[in-house]
Amino acid sequence: MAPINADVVNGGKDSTPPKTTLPEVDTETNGNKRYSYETLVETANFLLSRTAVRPLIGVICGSGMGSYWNEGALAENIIDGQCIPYEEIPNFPTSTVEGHHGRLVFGHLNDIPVVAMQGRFHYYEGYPLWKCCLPVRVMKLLGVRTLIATNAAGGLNPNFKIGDLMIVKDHINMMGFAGNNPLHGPNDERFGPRFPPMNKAYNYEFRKIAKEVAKELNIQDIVREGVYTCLGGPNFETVAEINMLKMVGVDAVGMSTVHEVITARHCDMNVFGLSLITNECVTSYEHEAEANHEEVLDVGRMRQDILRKFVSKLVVKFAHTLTRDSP
Ligand SMILES: O=P(O)(O)O[C@@H]1C[C@H](O)[C@@H](CO)O1
Ligand SMILES: Nc1nc2[nH]cnc2c(=O)[nH]1
Repeated sequence: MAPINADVVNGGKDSTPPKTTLPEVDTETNGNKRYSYETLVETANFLLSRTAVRPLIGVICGSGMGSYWNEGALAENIIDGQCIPYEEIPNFPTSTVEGHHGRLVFGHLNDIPVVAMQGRFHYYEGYPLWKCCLPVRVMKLLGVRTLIATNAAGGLNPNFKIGDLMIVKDHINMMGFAGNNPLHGPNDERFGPRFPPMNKAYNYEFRKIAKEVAKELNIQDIVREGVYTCLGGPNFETVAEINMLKMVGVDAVGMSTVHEVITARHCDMNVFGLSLITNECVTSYEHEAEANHEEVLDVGRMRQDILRKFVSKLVVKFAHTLTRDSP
């Protein structure tokens, strides 16, 4: 077979390679190539050797939602703050998406030891789902008992407005329907059971607490509750896709979280999910607007103060719930 001529592929215009170097990502999905329990223990031990913080709560920051972990804001909120870039962490992928900083932040938030992922990994970046969720297992090995997973999402529920916060009540694992699941492949019982239940994925007590906290902060008018789904991305949805998702009961759609939550529940972590509604999903062909990532990041910036206050308070309340439940 004749070799492919790049000039022809590019329409004969320009065969110079793009200026930016794309990271080499591992698209290997073969279960046997996954990182073993022992490998992740090595990653966790590396982190424990780099910080004295022993986190109880882990936070995953959604697109554009991590700015309250930046230096200025960090200094106000976090004691003993310590940032470890993903590139320095053995076996960690790297963040390739704008609005995802690419580092772990360790510290004490109102005396509660926390670790925050300022930047997460998405399937559309080329990572298999198990690799997107690797940090969740590492958090578990660090001693994290509760995961707060936040995301930016498009709103389908007609009552939702841009800038609303949706407490995730449940999810629909669309990618799982097609057989793509972070737990696919050999199961290591040291993390969790082969067949984990998922009917209590989003902790009921935490959802109640979050609604109370919303009242305390006087933000109850923008705090909603609903069902989230994740699609593979990176494209936003067609009108027909949005209409289908509405029919099956989805309130917000994004490109993350579901697989992280499955991984967290598999290893018996408590989970709280929060979506920031960054755009209204288009349900008619007459609608002029088109979804875009800039808008998503803008809404994240617009809501950063509220997110900081809300998440900080939730961390404290959830930690106290853990203490109360401890034997
Ligand atoms: O990381 P999250 O789920 O918050 O990011 C959403 C989904 C895409 O990565 C991006 C689209 O703008 O926002
Ligand atoms: N899939 C998806 N992800 C999003 N992230 C932020 N907005 C959206 C959206 O409309 N669709």
